[in-house]
Amino acid sequence: MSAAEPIQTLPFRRPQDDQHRLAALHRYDVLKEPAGEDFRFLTELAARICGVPYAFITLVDAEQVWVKSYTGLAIDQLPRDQCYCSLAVLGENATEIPDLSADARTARMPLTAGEPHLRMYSSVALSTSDGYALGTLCVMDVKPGRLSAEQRGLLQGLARQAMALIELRAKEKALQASLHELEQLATTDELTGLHNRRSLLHRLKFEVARTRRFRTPLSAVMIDLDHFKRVNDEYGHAAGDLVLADIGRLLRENIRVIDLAGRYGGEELCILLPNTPPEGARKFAESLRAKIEAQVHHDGARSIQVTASFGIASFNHMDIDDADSLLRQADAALYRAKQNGRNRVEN
Ligand SMILES: Nc1nc2c(ncn2[C@@H]2O[C@H](COP(=O)(O)OP(=O)(O)OP(=O)(O)O)[C@@H](O)[C@H]2O)c(=O)[nH]1
Repeated sequence: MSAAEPIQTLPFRRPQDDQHRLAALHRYDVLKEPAGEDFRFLTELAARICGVPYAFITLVDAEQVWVKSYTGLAIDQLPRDQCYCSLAVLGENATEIPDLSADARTARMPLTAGEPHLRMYSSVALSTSDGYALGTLCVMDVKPGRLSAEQRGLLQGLARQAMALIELRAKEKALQASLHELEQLATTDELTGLHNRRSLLHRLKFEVARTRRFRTPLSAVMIDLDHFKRVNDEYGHAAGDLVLADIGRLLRENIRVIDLAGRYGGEELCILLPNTPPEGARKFAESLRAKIEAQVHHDGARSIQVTASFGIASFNHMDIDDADSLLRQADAALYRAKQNGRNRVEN
């Protein structure tokens, strides 16, 4: 081939059910996962068993081939039409090309025609239990040749191990996702999307310990909606729920990532403000009070507006007491806010 002649890539044939195959591949959700030692060990072993310099675990995606693990040649991904493994997922369980330069499909592919001038390719498909080939465990050599029956048998065994590892990773990921979902469910109040009482109290303990350790201030803001009983009585319980949900959203949108907003009880909410002195907490509470007052809740054609009273309590590391007394102080301040006319902040 002259230097000017363009490198020809694989005639891009796809398996007939490539869409389903790709759907199966994406279900495993492991394409961009770091490979890890266990995959590397398998390619290392495959290269040794077959007595060749190169071995790869590949996953054949829509337009590219992801190399999960390599031995001998550092490649992370290749365009699908430049990779021999695109042939290997066409349906055969095992694919062997004894001389890549003598095969019309592969002779002018970059890794055959250019460095490292590969000649032998042998692969076993990584197949799902429902028969989709996601990719391969493959070995390659710069000399033409074939694997022995024994080598092919061992390569099959290693491919099964690679597939088992992929399945294990996918299950681990799914388990992590379920655990995360469960944790969300266990710590979140469904109506407001805020932390539930248990989660709030758990975090409060942690924040109190942190305040002691790092000698930083900690403030708690207790919020109680004013005359909320009237909202329920006048508009109905569902409308009351809608108002609570709106206010939950407002709180979530107005706190910093290190703050925590929780539903302490029915229409009583609480915000923990780590590293925040009383003046800061007061400023924050004032601005939130104004936002709640200005918020219009729409229940069908009806508009509802509510106000809220705020009680603030703060610790600093000098007068640290315990989590319960912080909440008691905030509750007492909230009581004063109610006594002094509602829709106000007290500390
Ligand atoms: N819709 C709805 N209402 C709730 C929920 N939780 C508590 N409430 C209501 O909130 C109201 C609280 O009433 P009260 O404790 O008398 O206080 P208030 O009417 O808000 O009056 P003040 O707090 O004194 O301003 C009750 O009617 C509760 O039923 C809830 O999840 N959804």
